[in-house]
Amino acid sequence: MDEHTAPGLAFLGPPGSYSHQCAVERFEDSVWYAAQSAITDVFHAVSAEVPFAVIPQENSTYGSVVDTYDSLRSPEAGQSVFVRGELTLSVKHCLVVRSGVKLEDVRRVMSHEQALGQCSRFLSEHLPGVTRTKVPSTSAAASAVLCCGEGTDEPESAAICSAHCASLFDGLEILRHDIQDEASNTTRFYILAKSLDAPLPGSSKQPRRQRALIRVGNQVKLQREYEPPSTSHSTRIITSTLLTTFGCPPLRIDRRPSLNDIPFDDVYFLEVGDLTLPVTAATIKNCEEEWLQRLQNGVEGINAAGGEATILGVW
Ligand SMILES: O=C(O)C(=O)C[C@]1(C(=O)O)C=C[C@@H](O)C=C1
Repeated sequence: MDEHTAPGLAFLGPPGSYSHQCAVERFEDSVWYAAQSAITDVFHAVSAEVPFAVIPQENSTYGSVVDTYDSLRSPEAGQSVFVRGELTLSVKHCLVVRSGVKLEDVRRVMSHEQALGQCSRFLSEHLPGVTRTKVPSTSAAASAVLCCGEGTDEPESAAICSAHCASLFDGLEILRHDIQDEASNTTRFYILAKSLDAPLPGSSKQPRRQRALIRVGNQVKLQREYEPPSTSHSTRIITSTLLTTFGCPPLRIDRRPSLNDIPFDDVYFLEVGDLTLPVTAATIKNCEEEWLQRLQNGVEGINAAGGEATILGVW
């Protein structure tokens, strides 16, 4: 699909990254794909021209994707960029080199920091002492490997990426398959959109609106002296009210330093969801409305208690 006939979708490029693979599996040719060079750029690419994006949120082995939570801290999150869905992808990594290069020749391994983390056992056992270099994506690593080694100023390098990614570049060879530490290695992605209720292209199946992502921090006007983290204001709000505010326990909680320039002041990201909502067509609408009202009430309750809560997404 081209830019004139379909909406754009931003992803972490170049093509061949896991983000790209995951987006293509879900959206096929219902969108045109806008490659970005960093996760924060993917987030900020969401606009009238590119109304959708896919960003990695968490990996089952290595945990939260820091750049994604850093983007979710920004003022655009919950104002002009919203989480509108989730996707999961089974992630099987390969060790990839220029054709003909042997394992013992490799002096450096390049990949996205998540992929390096997900393969740390393999790297310690098979490439001990070899430099691990973070690059913006697994596909950027695959492409960079071609410019390393003999005849260049760069040490002989390997990349960690998918087998599909390796097949997209001429001159690459897979040295090892399945090098991830856990066989079940899976990454969860968020689908981003320009509004809380934007219909998603590519499938008649729309998100059920059973889950929400809420960011909770301190009101900026509560600027104050440094307090030890255990008693900071947002920590108190979290522990005293938040766990019950939405009428159901959070499904997950993540935390990043706030942008308030107060040491150890944090923002929390709560995924809440009522997975018990009935699914019959007749009841769906009422339940969704009641659930959205509960979310709104919860947010207002937190704000009244001195916090600053924003709904970042519903799906
Ligand atoms: O580098 C890529 O291929 C990405 O799409 C990024 C990313 C991530 O940030 O977690 C996505 C899936 C894998 O967990 C490894 C890397």
